[in-house]
Amino acid sequence: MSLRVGVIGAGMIGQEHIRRLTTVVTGAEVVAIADLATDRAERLAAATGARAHASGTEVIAHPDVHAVLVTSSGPTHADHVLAAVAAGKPVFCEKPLATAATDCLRIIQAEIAHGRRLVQVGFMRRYDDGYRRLKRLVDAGDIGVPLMVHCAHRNPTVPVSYTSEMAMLDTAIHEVDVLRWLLAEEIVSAQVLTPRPTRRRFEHLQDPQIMLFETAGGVRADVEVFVNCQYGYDIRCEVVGETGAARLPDPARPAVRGDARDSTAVVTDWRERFGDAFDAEIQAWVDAASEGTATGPDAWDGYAATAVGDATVEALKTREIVPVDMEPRPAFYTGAQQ
Ligand SMILES: NC(=O)C1=CN([C@@H]2O[C@H](COP(=O)(O)OP(=O)(O)OC[C@H]3O[C@@H](n4cnc5c(N)ncnc54)[C@H](O)[C@@H]3O)[C@@H](O)[C@H]2O)C=CC1
Ligand SMILES: O=C1[C@@H](O)[C@H](O)[C@@H](O)[C@H](O)[C@H]1O
Repeated sequence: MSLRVGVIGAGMIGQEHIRRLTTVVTGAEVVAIADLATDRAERLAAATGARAHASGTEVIAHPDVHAVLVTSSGPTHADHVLAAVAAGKPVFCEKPLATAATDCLRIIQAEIAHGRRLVQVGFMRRYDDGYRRLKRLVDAGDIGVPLMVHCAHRNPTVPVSYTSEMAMLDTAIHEVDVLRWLLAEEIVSAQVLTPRPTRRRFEHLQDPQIMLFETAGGVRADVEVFVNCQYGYDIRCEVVGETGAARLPDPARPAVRGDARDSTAVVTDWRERFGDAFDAEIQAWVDAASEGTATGPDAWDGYAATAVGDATVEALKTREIVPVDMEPRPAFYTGAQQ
């Protein structure tokens, strides 16, 4: 029997995941959709054969829903995830797991009380082929012990609603997860440097930013976030070790020769860049949820990313090096990770 999924939040990525669940991954069907914009939920429900619901609470409680996918706005995630865990239903939550670290801890406590993993957090880069190759190489010791990591996260542009804090909370949260996963170490402090802002920005926005992180083992990482770079969606990561350096490959695109030039296209959109990773991530979720459990990035990863995010936002305000305030990791979350 296929996994009957209820989706909460049918905005940009919610619609992407509904399409993915309906036409790409196997073993699942979308049976319920809720969105604050009820007309949107109704339109999508009609198009997919699902039911439209007035609220996420209704979706989670419905006996026909086996598992829940949360793609509503960040501040609403914690309540939906807590309700899903209370109902004993596997739940996929887009990043962030919650906007407050205390809410992430409540989710962790609820999941531990349940006794089995139910929560997967949407850090899809762990399913990207390039990042997975990079991790295998680092884990195999091919570049020796890692010492430094250089990352960049560039978006062509962002809407006026984007704030300077979102450079961390919305954007660099992916690099924070990647760093913790690649290095298998927690981040212990954050600092933010603010270069001359681009003139192609909104007045309120500090863009670009350079975030500096230190891990428990002394690895230093710099993350450039530049969300109005104009030219494309450019994700970079290079790990430098004691005996070598390894770089995330760019997406494969043909080299084109013409007009006395040799050029390669740069992708312009995160959906294009990480499409395959999203497909693999949601397939892995469906497979695990069908067994009544979860896989991949867990609630602890969601908590750690939010805790580092809080320190980084504080560092942006104060320009100081800010220690990350993190609880000890419960034994429940020390198993092998994707
Ligand atoms: N993994 C990734 O690369 C990406 C992750 N995201 C994450 O996905 C989440 C959603 O982002 P977008 O789709 O871009 O936002 P969006 O604003 O396009 O969609 C959010 C939807 O949730 C609905 N909503 C809000 N509160 C709700 C509630 N209480 N109950 C039901 N529906 C509710 C809104 O009406 C809206 O339709 C965010 O947390 C964002 O950070 C977004 C884009 C990429
Ligand atoms: O999660 C995402 C967006 O919310 C965010 O705004 C973008 O900067 C990221 O590249 C994308 O992956």
